[in-house]
Amino acid sequence: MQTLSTEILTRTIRQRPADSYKGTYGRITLIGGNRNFGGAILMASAAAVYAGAGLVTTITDPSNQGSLHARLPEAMFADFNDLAQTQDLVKGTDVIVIGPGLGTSPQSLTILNNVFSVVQPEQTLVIDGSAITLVAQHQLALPQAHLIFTPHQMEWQRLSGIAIAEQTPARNQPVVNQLNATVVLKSHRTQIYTPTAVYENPMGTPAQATGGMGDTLAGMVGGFVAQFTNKTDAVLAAVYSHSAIAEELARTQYVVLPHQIIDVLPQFMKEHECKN
Ligand SMILES: NC(=O)C1=CN([C@@H]2O[C@H](COP(=O)(O)OP(=O)(O)OC[C@H]3O[C@@H](n4cnc5c(N)ncnc54)[C@H](OP(=O)(O)O)[C@@H]3O)[C@@H](O)[C@H]2O)[C@@H](O)CC1
Ligand SMILES: Nc1ncnc2c1ncn2[C@@H]1O[C@H](COP(=O)(O)OP(=O)(O)O)[C@@H](O)[C@H]1O
Ligand SMILES: [Mg+2]
Repeated sequence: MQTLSTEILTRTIRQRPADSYKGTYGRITLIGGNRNFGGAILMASAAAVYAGAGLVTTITDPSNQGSLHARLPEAMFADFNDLAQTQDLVKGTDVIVIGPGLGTSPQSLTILNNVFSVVQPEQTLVIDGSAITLVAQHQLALPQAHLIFTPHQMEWQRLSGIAIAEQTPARNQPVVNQLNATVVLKSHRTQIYTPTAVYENPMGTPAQATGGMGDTLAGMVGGFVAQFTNKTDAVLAAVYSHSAIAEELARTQYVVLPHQIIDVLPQFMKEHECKN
């Protein structure tokens, strides 16, 4: 088990080349947010925009369009009930984040299956929240892609079949290998599993224990993998940044809200970018 440090940030967050444009920093599409959980996909989308992803599209319930654009005019919108348009948008993106606030209804399952049917091997697919629960409940076949799961412990129990109390590296690793994925197993000390190594995030605070904190992380992971070349390092840097920012804010705050992490993310990334 390797313990992460600030070194992962300077290794990953590169200075932006002058000769670049929005396409250089990745196209990302986020899918989720039913009528009840609009905030989840909004936070994930905002995290991706503030992390610096070049072009962000949010595919969600139409009832969320107004609030999305009021909070985040940088994001494009599409209706997640329009399956044909969703297919076209997913085909044209580098990174897909699916699950924050998606829900687990038959409609949610249809949306998830529709996305899985068009994902391509060169794309990165971040599977979070309700999408993990749906994969587990319906034993869905996973598409060929660079897969990243971001479960909390109960979602990992559903997906892996390993009870929370038994989620040790020795038990988790074979399931990770079978999934052929990166797994960000979230807890008060988040562990990141790849097929070749396990990392522990030493940062994080109970001030983070509030709804939407994981939705925000999913968007940050998507935003980092959209921009940075080494995908594993990008995931590690996103996890570390999320908790390090929270620790900083928690020095003077009893609770840290997800949108506060999002708001300071650009400054934090500037402080830690690689200077050469
Ligand atoms: N503003 C919004 O729109 C928000 C929308 N959201 C969206 O809601 C959807 C459902 O996601 P979810 O995580 O809220 O519910 P679910 O998957 O049923 O898991 C909860 C169950 O697991 C258990 N549990 C055990 N250990 C745990 C652990 N370490 N961490 C967490 N839970 C743990 C827990 O135990 P209990 O607390 O009951 O003891 C409970 O039985 C998802 O799409 C998400 O994106 C939320 O993000 C909130 C803000
Ligand atoms: N006590 C804690 N210490 C450190 N981090 C925490 C703590 N409680 C929650 N977190 C972090 O908050 C996030 C919670 O994710 P998740 O349960 O998916 O939230 P949500 O789905 O409500 O957005 C994870 O990144 C987790 O590591
Ligand atoms: Mg979650």
